[in-house]
Amino acid sequence: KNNVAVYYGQGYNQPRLRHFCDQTSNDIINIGFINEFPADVNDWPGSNFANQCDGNMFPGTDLLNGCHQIWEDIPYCQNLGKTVLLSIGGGTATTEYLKDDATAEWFADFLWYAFGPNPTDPAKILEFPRPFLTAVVDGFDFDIEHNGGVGWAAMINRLRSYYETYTEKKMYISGAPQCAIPDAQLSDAIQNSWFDFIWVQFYNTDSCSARAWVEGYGDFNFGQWVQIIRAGANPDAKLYIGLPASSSAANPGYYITPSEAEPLISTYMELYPEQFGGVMLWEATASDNNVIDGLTYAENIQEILYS
Ligand SMILES: CNC(=N)NC(=O)NC
Repeated sequence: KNNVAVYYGQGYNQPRLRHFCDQTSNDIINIGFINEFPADVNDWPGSNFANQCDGNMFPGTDLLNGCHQIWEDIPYCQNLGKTVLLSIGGGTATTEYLKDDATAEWFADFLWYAFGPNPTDPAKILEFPRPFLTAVVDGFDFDIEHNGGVGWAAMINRLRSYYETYTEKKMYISGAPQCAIPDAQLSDAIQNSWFDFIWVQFYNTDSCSARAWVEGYGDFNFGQWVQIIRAGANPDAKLYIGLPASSSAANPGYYITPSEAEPLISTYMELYPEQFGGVMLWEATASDNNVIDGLTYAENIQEILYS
C-alpha cells in the first residue's frame, strides 16, 4: 500500500493533531520538532510544536511539557491506524548539532525513555521526563538539515537496539534527506543504520527538484536514491517522493500542482514498484489550506496514489 506521510507541528495556526488523523489521506504523521539537540551526554534536548503547547518547559530546559493536545491525540491517531513518528531537527542550525557518538547515543536513550514505551525501571522513571505522558510514539524521524553526519548512524543503531527489546509493537526509523546526492547529513546513516522510510525532499534544491522534472530540466534523481538505498543497511527501505503541500510551503517555485504531480508519481511508482513507498508532504496545515477541486492537496495526492 502506498502511503501519504505528512509533517505536522509547524503549521501556521494549525489545528490539533487529531484533525489530521480524521483525514483518510494521511497514513503517517511526523510530529515536528525536537529542534534543539543535547550539547553533551546528560544534556536534555529542546522542542517546538508552534501553537500546540502551553509554553511551559521542564525547569531549566527548552523541552516543552504542556503539550496536552498532542499527548491526547497520539493514541487517538494510533487507534485510527495512523503511524505517528516524532521528528528530530527540521529547524535552526545553531541548536541542531551532535558533537560525537557518545552524545548521539545519549540522545537516543533520552528519546527512547522520554517518548518511547513507558519505562518500568524506577531509575529510568526518575531520570527521564514524559513530555507526552503515557503516549508512545511509533518511532523517530530524522529531518536533519544542517551540520553534517556525525552521530546519526550511532544514534539510530542505539534506537534499533531498544526496538529489538520491545515486542509490543513495531517501531520505525525514517529520514528526510535533501535531494542532492550525497546528502551531507544522512548519507552515512543510510549506509550504516536501518531506515524503514526515506522521504527525499524533492524541493528547495533546484537541480534535483520535482519542479525541474515537470519543466524538463535538471536531474530529478529518484532512481539514484533507489540505488543508494539498495546499497544501504536496509536495502528494502521504502522511498517516498517529498513535495511541498502548497505554493508557500517551500522556497518559491518548488510547488507542483496535483496535475503536474500525477505523471511524476505514476512514472516512479511504475518504474520502482518495490521500493516506492508513497509521497511525503511538507506540511499538513499547508495541505489543508490548499484545496483543489474540493480536495486538500493530500487528498489529491492520495487519489493519484490510488489511481
Ligand atoms: C524549511 N524546512 C523544511 N521545509 N523541512 C522539511 O521540509 N522537512 C521535511
